Amino acid sequence: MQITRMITAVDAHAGGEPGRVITAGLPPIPGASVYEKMRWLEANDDGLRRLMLREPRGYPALCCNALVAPSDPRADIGLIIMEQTEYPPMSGSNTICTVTVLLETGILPMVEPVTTLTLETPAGLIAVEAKCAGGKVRAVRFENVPAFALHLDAEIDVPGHGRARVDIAWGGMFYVIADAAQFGLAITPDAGGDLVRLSEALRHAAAEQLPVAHPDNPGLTGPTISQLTGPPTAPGAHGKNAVTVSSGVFDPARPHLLTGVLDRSPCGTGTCARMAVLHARGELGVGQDYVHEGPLGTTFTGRILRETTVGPNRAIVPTLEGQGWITGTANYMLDPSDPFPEGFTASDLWGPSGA
Ligand SMILES: O=C(O)[C@H]1NCC[C@@H]1O
Repeated sequence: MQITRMITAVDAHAGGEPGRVITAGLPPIPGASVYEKMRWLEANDDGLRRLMLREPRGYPALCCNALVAPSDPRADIGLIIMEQTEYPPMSGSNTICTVTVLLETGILPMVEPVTTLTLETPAGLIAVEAKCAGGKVRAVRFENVPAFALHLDAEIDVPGHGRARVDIAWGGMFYVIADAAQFGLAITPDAGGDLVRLSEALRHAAAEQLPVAHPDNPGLTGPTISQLTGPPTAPGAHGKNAVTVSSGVFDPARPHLLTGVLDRSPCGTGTCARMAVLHARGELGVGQDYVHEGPLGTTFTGRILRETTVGPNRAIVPTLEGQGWITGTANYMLDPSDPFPEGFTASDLWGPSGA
């Protein structure tokens, strides 16, 4: 056996969304902050993301997380999130998976009944409280970066779907959010293909017609991800959503091709963006829980901790709580003669290549 690269990872899921956590095998990554480290990785070693997420080591729904040295002395560890077409500045399901792996494998010490720790993500510092019992993480709650809405009830043209009413909001990523009912769709387990095709067309149209950037960091732009909303079906839930994570390149000339996958979880950053929209409309107040259901019927619980501002925008500081489960561990290897040193995508599962 010959090995060019060996990466040790622990796989986990949160609310169904897979998050692979790289625990060993990365060289030190330069940068004065985790944001800079993420940009360095993107510019200099994007092959790592491709190697871990694409076939034959990955699959379209997979997300991956790299643990790095933090730059901020207040942080215990740094986290760079990698998805199929981007490096999200923050991610709820990936935070829950990462904290579960950090504590259940002993990378960071678990303190029962509550472990507190701080992650440095590209979006900023994230304070975490993990409820732990019997060596297991029972719940992960984190205080997210401030969330805010930049557009409410804006109208855009979505080729193939007509005029659409959308919101654009930040919850750690920039979301285009739309009520699925206006397209005659419901968020049901068997509607996955239709939800993904619509979401990709919506995201593509919104990125062209309503481009946005974060007031504190113009390098964070969007919308890069879409969320369809609908009435809840799970007991105790206040809302339901289907987020689509892009896995390929959407081609408006071939909108029938699947170029994304449903977030299997209720989506943490999407829930925070949705709460910012509801708060801006006066429909969700400080201290109120927002139980958000995903396409599989699993839930995350959000809450508005306090109000704040981001640039000129009214914003909220949300918390998000969910649970993660470890599913396996593996050493991923790259043989120097492997014809696919960055993995590959095939159009049957991934849509057109090029992401
Ligand atoms: O929970 C979240 O925030 C995410 N899940 C996959 C896509 C987003 O990063």
